Amino acid sequence: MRLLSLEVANYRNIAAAQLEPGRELTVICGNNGQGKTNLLEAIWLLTGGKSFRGGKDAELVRRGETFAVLEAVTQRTRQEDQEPDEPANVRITVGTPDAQRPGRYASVNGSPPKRAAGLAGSFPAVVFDPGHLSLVKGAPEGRRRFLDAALCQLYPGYLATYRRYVRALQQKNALLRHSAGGTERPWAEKCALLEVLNVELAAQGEAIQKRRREYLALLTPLACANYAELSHGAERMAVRYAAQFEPGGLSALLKQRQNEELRAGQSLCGIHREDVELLLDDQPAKVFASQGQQRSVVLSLKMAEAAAAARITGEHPVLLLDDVLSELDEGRKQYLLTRMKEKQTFVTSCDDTAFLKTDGEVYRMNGGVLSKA
Ligand SMILES: Nc1ncnc2c1ncn2[C@@H]1O[C@H](COP(=O)(O)OP(=O)(O)OP(=O)(O)O)[C@@H](O)[C@H]1O
Repeated sequence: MRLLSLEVANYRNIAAAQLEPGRELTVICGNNGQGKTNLLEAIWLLTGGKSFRGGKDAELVRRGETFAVLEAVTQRTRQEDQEPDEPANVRITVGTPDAQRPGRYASVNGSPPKRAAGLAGSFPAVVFDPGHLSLVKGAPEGRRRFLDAALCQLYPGYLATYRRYVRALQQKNALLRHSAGGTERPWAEKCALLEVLNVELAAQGEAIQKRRREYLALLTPLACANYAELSHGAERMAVRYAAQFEPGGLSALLKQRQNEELRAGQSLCGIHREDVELLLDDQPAKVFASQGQQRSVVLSLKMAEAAAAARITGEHPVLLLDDVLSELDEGRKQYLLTRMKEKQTFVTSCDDTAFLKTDGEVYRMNGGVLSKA
């Protein structure tokens, strides 16, 4: 996947900017609060109209303006050994352009605008932003989201399976909440309903876990190898799937814990209770890793996410790395700089010294104004 050019108008603090990215590395340097992340966020919008910072429409449009426009030329190379597709012209609007309902719309090669969410899958990309450091420190939910989001991008049916699971889980929790109060439904009726919901949870939960296991089997060695190279062997990273059941075992587990769940008034087991443990030298990274080590773990996972996507789909995603070099020692910085030259990568940094000798395209962002460095 490649971004060939991007024009941005009225996006956050960027009134107008033009970017001609390098084949491999494009660096956006500048002081804090100048608009570097805003530009990466604009590129990420090509993946389906969403912000990786969760910004609402009004936040994405430059203050005082009614809408923002992004005009991009993108080009897919679906298999490494094949010719690339014809370049595509993608236009995204956010806000309320004339004669259009408010929202995020995309048009490809001049087609009538459709919801930008429809772009999903057409611009494979992986983003690292400092918020992702919570992958190490944060709750299991964030790590499950990392897995599930990657799987949604890779397998079109995964989202539907996941939604079916969540719907059944919500119904089950509502039933269990009432059953703990013990009032309105006869006991036998509640148990019968619970069994029906458990059948659905077991079917969807097994399918979800199967995908998660397969994905982790691919991702883990890639991430651990990345970490070994990034840290020059200083520590050993490991990834362990804290599964709740062995394949085929969810139905039995749900039956076994049914009475406990009825007493607790909530669901106690299933794929929504699983975790992905991240270890450094056999210790939980969450507790023992330094800031730089945590960053290294997340970066290793993110680079592995891109490589895993390339293995599964044949197409290498674009890498968007926000403020990636801070807190890393010189050896780790140098390794990352080498990796960044492998595929199309966009990186932001407050410190341009690391990039002075790079053969990539270097831009400077100052008060929302982008210029060639
Ligand atoms: N809708 C908007 N209209 C105008 N300015 C905005 C809007 N949204 C955000 N900004 C401004 O954008 C700036 C932040 O830009 P950004 O997050 O890209 O900074 P950055 O260059 O990545 O900084 P850092 O190095 O600190 O991460 C802030 O000054 C903020 O006020």
